[in-house]
Amino acid sequence: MRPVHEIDLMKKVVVGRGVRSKLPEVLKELGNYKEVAIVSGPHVASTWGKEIKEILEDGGFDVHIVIVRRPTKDDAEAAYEEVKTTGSDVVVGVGGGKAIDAAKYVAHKLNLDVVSFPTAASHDGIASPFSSLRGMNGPTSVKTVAPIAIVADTEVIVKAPRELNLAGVGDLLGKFSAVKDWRLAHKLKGEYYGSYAASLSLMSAKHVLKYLTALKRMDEMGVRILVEGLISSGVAMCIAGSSRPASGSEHLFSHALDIVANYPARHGEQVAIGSVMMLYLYDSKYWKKVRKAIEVLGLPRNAKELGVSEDKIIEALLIAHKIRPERYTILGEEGLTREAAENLARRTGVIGDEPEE
Ligand SMILES: NC(=O)C1=CN([C@@H]2O[C@H](COP(=O)(O)OP(=O)(O)OC[C@H]3O[C@@H](n4cnc5c(N)ncnc54)[C@H](O)[C@@H]3O)[C@@H](O)[C@H]2O)C=CC1
Ligand SMILES: O=C(CO)COP(=O)(O)O
Ligand SMILES: [Zn+2]
Repeated sequence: MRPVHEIDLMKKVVVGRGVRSKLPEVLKELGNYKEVAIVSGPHVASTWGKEIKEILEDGGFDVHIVIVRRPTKDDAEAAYEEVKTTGSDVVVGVGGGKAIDAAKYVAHKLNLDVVSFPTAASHDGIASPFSSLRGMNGPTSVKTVAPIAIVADTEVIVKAPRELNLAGVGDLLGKFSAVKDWRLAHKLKGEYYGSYAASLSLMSAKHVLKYLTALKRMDEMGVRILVEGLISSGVAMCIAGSSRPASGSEHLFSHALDIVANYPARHGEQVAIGSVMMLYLYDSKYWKKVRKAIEVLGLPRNAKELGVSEDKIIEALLIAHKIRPERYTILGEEGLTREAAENLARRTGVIGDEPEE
């Protein structure tokens, strides 16, 4: 039990076709805002960003578009300086993970509210109080601020590259192992464990298995199911006050791969493969279910499809336990031996030809 536990949650979630038109109404309901800073990447800023600007201007707001090019602390700092000069009183992140992470960072530094307007559903950062910016905390996320609202327009997200949205599904599949790790750390190390947050996170992963066909189609219905899962996982992180319910050893593997192979694939693609391996270590029936889901969805299944050498997979498995030593996982304090790492990757089909049946 924690003696005091504070939870910051979003106040409003609007999901559906065409809900971008509701942005002015949502902002008016949430605060007495006048000047809006849209934080966005260069590509999205010139498409959806422009349209959102017009919608907000028609709604009576003054709007400034601030561009973030790279997901780095330096670029987020530059965005912060720029937003500061505009005198904006609310920030709207419009884009993929990079834009929303930077928007949350800027809002946190300026003590402003931030609204998340994802144009792609590539991971659960769209709804969480954490930002993952290079040059800040190694490859892991840091606490910034929970979005006050999420406005997810399925008509917009469905047009994002399919691989981006599928990566979001991969991120959700990671919750099977993340929650197991959290429970293990509770039992072995007495770490705080919130069963409600854990259940919510786990539910988002189970949701994926239940709605695999719609997610594979990734039509508007699929996007809606995905967004709801990502929000559920984001809320789990808000409730836990950390990314613990959503990030375990599978995320450590993904972070490690980013270090050894310089961000070779999408976050959720790496996480899903990590989850297959970690669930195998747990001897859980879910390792095969997650592997099957990956195959059905068309997510990368192995080193080759991730675009990394087999050596990098082993290297990542060998250093994963060192990335966040304060968070105990199935990888233990000492990590895996090289032999164990090779066996694990081979038996799950991440390296070599055939996985174990
Ligand atoms: N805060 C968190 O908890 C987490 C944050 N991250 C961070 O998120 C970032 C990755 O996010 P992603 O969304 O994968 O990448 P991203 O934000 O870089 O976007 C990828 C590309 O998709 C394009 N795009 C986005 N929406 C589009 C649309 N509707 N139509 C056409 N193109 C569109 C963007 O222009 C961009 O070029 C990384 O910086 C990573 O570190 C990753 C995991 C968790
Ligand atoms: O990606 C995340 C949750 O899905 C955040 O995890 P980290 O805190 O490990 O960066
Ligand atoms: Zn993740």
